[in-house]
Amino acid sequence: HAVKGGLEGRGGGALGGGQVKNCGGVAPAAGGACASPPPLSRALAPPRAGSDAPSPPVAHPKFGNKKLPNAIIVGVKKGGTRAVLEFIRIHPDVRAAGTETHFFDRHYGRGLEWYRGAMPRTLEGQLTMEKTPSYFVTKETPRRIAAMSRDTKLIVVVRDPVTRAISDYTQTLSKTPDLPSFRELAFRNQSSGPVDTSWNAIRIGLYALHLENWLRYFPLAQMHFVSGERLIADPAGELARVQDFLGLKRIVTDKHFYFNRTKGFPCLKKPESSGSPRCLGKSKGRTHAQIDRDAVEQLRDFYRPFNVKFYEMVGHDFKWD
Ligand SMILES: Nc1ncnc2c1ncn2[C@@H]1O[C@H](COP(=O)(O)OS(=O)(=O)O)[C@@H](OP(=O)(O)O)[C@H]1O
Repeated sequence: HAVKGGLEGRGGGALGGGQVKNCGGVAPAAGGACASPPPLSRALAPPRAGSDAPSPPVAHPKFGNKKLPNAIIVGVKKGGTRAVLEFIRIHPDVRAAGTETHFFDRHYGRGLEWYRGAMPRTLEGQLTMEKTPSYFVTKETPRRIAAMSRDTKLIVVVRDPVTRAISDYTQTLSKTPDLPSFRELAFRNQSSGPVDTSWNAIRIGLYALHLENWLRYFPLAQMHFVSGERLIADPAGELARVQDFLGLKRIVTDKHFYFNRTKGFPCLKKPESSGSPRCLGKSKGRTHAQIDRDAVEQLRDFYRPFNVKFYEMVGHDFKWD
């Protein structure tokens, strides 16, 4: 997932407006008053919205400690993982790594200290988070996360697997214009045969199969499933559930969102302190490639039993039919 403009690709900085709950690792002065730390709002100010230029490096105040994540958004690719991370990190008790670390799938050999180094500094009581959407479908990841900590909370943003596959294809097409057609990739035997489950865009949507692997290492209660569809229709509602799951006070609410009619998606309102309203980058909420109705119907039929199994496993009907 290339780092793009908009809200993506920021350093580990939380959004402005967070409350400093203690002296930020700085010893309180006599009488218990905190020595004044560098102004957080300035040090952690987000880049200006709409700018595609890479954010200038943010000089992080050297207080707080880097910790391994308490919670990880593990998937799914194109589910809405960036939106969940950007929305939850408004919470003053959450700090998140801005870029996908790919530690558990690509860089595991670098060791846990490398991983810790990729995390933002946190103050006492703040949660550390990251998101790497490929984790959900990587066989080794659940075992590796469990080896780090069995207490890690796991968030999975799921979306109708047919729409997800088309979104995934649209992304690849944007980088590889001479890509074969969706139909050619999705079906075997010159497009007339069965669904080709070896194509990643198809395989990722077999949520029930991937989940089985996670349940060998984590109880279901430690996993939270966000509906990618509800996330667009009612971001505050989905974020309320995410905050409950993380044991956080419900601070991110409908007051933080507005529907941007130009983008056609919810965006973040201007924070009280400073800045401008912010939408996700251009690669989020793209117009999808046109796929013929037959192919879509065939895929719907193909995924139906896997979806039903997934609903049973998680105890929630995502209504993808
Ligand atoms: N508020 C808001 N703004 C923009 N986009 C939003 C939002 N909420 C959810 N989404 C959906 O997020 C989809 C991209 O998912 P991911 O961030 O998981 O993609 S990635 O795997 O990191 O590439 C992206 O997929 P596409 O619509 O196919 O581009 C969006 O549908």
